Parts: sequence; structure tokens; C-alpha cells
Amino acid sequence: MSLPRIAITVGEPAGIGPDIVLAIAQQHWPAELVAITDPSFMRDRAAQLGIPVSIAEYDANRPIKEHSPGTLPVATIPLSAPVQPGKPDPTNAACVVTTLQRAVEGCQSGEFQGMVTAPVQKSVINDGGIPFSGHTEFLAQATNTEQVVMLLASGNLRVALATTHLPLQAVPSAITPTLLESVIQILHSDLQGKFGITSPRISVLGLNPHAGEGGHLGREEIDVIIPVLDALRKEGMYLNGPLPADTAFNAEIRAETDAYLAMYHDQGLPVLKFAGFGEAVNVTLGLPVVRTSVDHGTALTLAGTGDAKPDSLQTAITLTIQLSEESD
Ligand SMILES: NC(=O)c1ccc[n+]([C@@H]2O[C@H](COP(=O)([O-])OP(=O)(O)OC[C@H]3O[C@@H](n4cnc5c(N)ncnc54)[C@H](O)[C@@H]3O)[C@@H](O)[C@H]2O)c1
Ligand SMILES: N[C@H](C(=O)O)[C@H](O)COP(=O)(O)O
Repeated sequence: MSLPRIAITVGEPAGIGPDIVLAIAQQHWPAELVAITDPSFMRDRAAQLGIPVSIAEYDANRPIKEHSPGTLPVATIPLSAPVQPGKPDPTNAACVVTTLQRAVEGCQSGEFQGMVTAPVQKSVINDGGIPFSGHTEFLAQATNTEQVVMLLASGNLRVALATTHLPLQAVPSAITPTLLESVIQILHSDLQGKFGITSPRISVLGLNPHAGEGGHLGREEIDVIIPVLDALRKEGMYLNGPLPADTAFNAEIRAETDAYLAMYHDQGLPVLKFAGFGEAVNVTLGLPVVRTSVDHGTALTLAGTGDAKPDSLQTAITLTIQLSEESD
């Protein structure tokens, strides 16, 4: 197994992303970590936090070497405006997006074996004039991938989403047989390939209260979800559901579930984040590159204070290293 080189984007510069990247740079890692950011900005933040770190330009031509605690190699993407912690500036939005582009291109070219993203402030990127609904959607587009799946994991609780960053009103019509079939295929295949689960047991939530109550509280279960599950069961998949979402996370069903598929963002993620906020990981399935992220946002009020916890970033880097070895 060769040592991986992992790109880390620091996300919104006025948020906690830079702080947690500086924190993990103090640790030992069985990988080379390369931050994609502005080095002088990172030096300023490190000074503010009192973190002693040597920040130097990364050299892509040097052989990959294990991370040395107290150092941070940086692939430079200069910021356009000075940064005040807690006060995002849309002037820097294009730079933030360029860091993502740099990371994904490096993954596609083989320069990096995976990428980990610290949180961005989606609204600020849009305020900067760049339509952006999330890393997941951005990376699907950047890699020309028709369908990807967002999965968050906290230990053995895994929650995937059929739809991601959509207004609630747009969810029912987005859940088509084609989308659902494709999402379940990707989830099933990546649970096998990436998580080593030979016969994944997937519990699929209904969309409506009580999974539609036999059609009296909505018909999406009858018209879309049940036919798709029936068809995929014929291919040999173990699919439980559609289950009423309110009771699907009880201990009995959890014990029989390797991953849940929620129909929309705030159906599945509150449960996952209640169970493991701050130490869970977000992984994009179906991408041609390895990409993970933290389970939290920019936490603007904590930026520059030293109170941001790096645990979720640690989980994300650990999973990226593991997945990069599997795709070796
Ligand atoms: N991966 C990502 O890019 C990502 C993920 C989630 C949210 N976001 C974005 O972040 C922004 C803010 O979102 P939000 O306020 O809903 O959620 P948030 O996660 O930033 O904050 C929620 C609460 O958790 C605390 N918190 C978050 N991370 C923490 C950490 N590492 N250590 C200690 N406390 C922490 C915050 O202080 C706050 O009280 C939004 O623009 C959202 O879209 C980005
Ligand atoms: N849906 C994620 C969460 O709530 O944690 C978050 O918004 C990040 O999504 P992307 O990885 O697509 O940016």
C-alpha cells in the first residue's frame, strides 16, 4: 500500500475551516496532507490561534512523504480580500470555489489520492455571483458525473439522501423512479466496494407521514418508491421499506440496517447529527474521486477563537486515507 497524498480545502476563510485544518496539521498522519489555500492568510490565522506551524509551498514534483506534525504544505490559491474571522466576504467566493476546482483536478490527474473539504458558507458563494448549492453538486458537475449520493456516517449509523440541497417544495417531484433507482444502485454498490459490506441491508424511508398511510397521506410511496424497491429486490438487493421515517431509527430496525436512505436532507440528517454531531463524516458516493467532508458548517462565531473541534475533520481524513487505499 503506497502512502496517499490528500488535498484539504479550508472552505470559507472567515469560518472555522482554517482553524481545524491548522489543528490537524499538529497531528501525525499516515499520508501527505496538502492544504489548498492562501499561505499568508493561514499564517495570520495560526498566529491568532497561537498555533506554531511551519507553512510552506508544496512541491508537486517531490515524492509523497508522510505528514510531519507542526508543518502544513500549501498549494497556493490567493485570496482576493483580507479576512476577518466571523465575517465572510463574497469577494473571496471565487477563490473558495477555485480551491475546490484545484483539489478535484488534482484528484482526477492522480496528483492527489483523495480530497477532504472543510465547510463553506453556501450563501456567501452565491452572494459572490456563483450559483452553488453544495460541494456534492459542485463535484458531480466538475467530474461530469450524472448521479452522486451524499452519505453521512457516525460509526455504523449511515444515512444517505435521495435528494440533497433542494427547497422542500421541490422534493416530491425530484423523487422519480429513475433517480431513486440510480441512488439505490450507487448506495448498494459503494456499501460493498467502499465499506466492505458484502450484502448491504438498506432501509428506505417513505416520503410522507407514516409512509403515506396506504395512499391516504400521499401517493409517492405507492406510485414511485414501492415499484422501484420491488424491481431492485428482484436483482437480489436487500431493501427494507418504505418505512415510516418517525420509527425507522428504533433499535430493532437499526440492528438490521447497514444504511438508511432518506428522501430529503432534513429527514435523515437531524437523526444522524443528533447521534454523532461533531465526529461524523460526509462522503460523496458515486464520484470518480475520493471525497469526504466534515459533518458541520462554518460556525462563524467560533472562527479564530480556538474553540472549534477538529474531530469531524479527523474522521474525514481517516476515511479518505482508508478509501484511497481501497481504490489503490
Ligand atoms: N461541509 C460543508 O461545507 C457544510 C456542512 C454543513 C453546513 N455548512 C454551511 O455552514 C453554514 C453554517 O451552518 P449552520 O450554522 O447550520 O451549522 P454549523 O455546523 O456551522 O453550526 C451549528 C452549531 O454547531 C457548532 N459547531 C459547528 N461546528 C463546530 C465545531 N467544529 N466545533 C465546535 N462547535 C461547532 C456551532 O457553533 C453552532 O452552534 C451554512 O452556510 C451551511 O450551509 C457547510
Ligand atoms: N448537507 C451537508 C450537511 O448538512 O452536513 C452539508 O450541507 C454539506 O454538503 P456538501 O458536502 O454537499 O457541501
